[in-house]
Amino acid sequence: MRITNLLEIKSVTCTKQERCLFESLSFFLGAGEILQIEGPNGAGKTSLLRIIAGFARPDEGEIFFDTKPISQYYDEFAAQLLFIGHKSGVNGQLSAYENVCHWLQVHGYKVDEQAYELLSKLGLVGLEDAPVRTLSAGQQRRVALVRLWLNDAKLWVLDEPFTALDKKGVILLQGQFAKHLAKGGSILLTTHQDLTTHFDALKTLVLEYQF
Ligand SMILES: Nc1ncnc2c1ncn2[C@@H]1O[C@H](COP(=O)(O)OP(=O)(O)OP(=O)(O)O)[C@@H](O)[C@H]1O
Repeated sequence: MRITNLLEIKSVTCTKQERCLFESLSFFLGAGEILQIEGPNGAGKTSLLRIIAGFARPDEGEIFFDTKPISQYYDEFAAQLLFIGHKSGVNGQLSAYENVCHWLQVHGYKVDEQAYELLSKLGLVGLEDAPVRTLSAGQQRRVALVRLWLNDAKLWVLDEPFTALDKKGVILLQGQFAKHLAKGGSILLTTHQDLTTHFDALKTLVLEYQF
């Protein structure tokens, strides 16, 4: 089967605090593919994800989405991007229910019908009314990941999405990844989980720590 390239990272260089994290880095990600970025602490994984998501500019190089440079077509790109980073994007003062209702509204879904269904899918029943900041790390991560269940974005960029999840949570998330890939979506993520046995289309990129 021929894979269409959705994302192209072309000759990207990034320097932080006078240390070159990566230089002239190039790779492709196709529709239905998942790419795992690996490397030691401080190697530059988050920096790379932030450049790919368009939150930071590379020192050199360009990111292309559907063959168009994201620096020039950012709105078009942003409409097809779901980024979940370390700071999960969840409002900790609000409850899980309120956070989910907000995302449902943003994505044009009917709130009442779906909020509890989603919370139940993510194992959050009984916790829906507590402020998210009072939940455990894994429960907070589950709230953040609800967005993967109501988003049609083609490209998911996820910084350590498995952090703090228990075994069931990991399996649930892997299942959602598989559905996204089967629909022709793409995933770029950092994780210390071994995903090799779960995804046929898995690609890996190892960033070495540059001194
Ligand atoms: N905004 C910033 N200003 C200055 N230096 C930064 C900034 N962001 C990252 N760095 C530096 O860039 C290097 C790479 O950081 P980055 O967070 O990309 O690494 P990482 O591979 O994701 O690490 P980890 O596995 O610990 O999450 C680190 O040395 C960090 O101090």
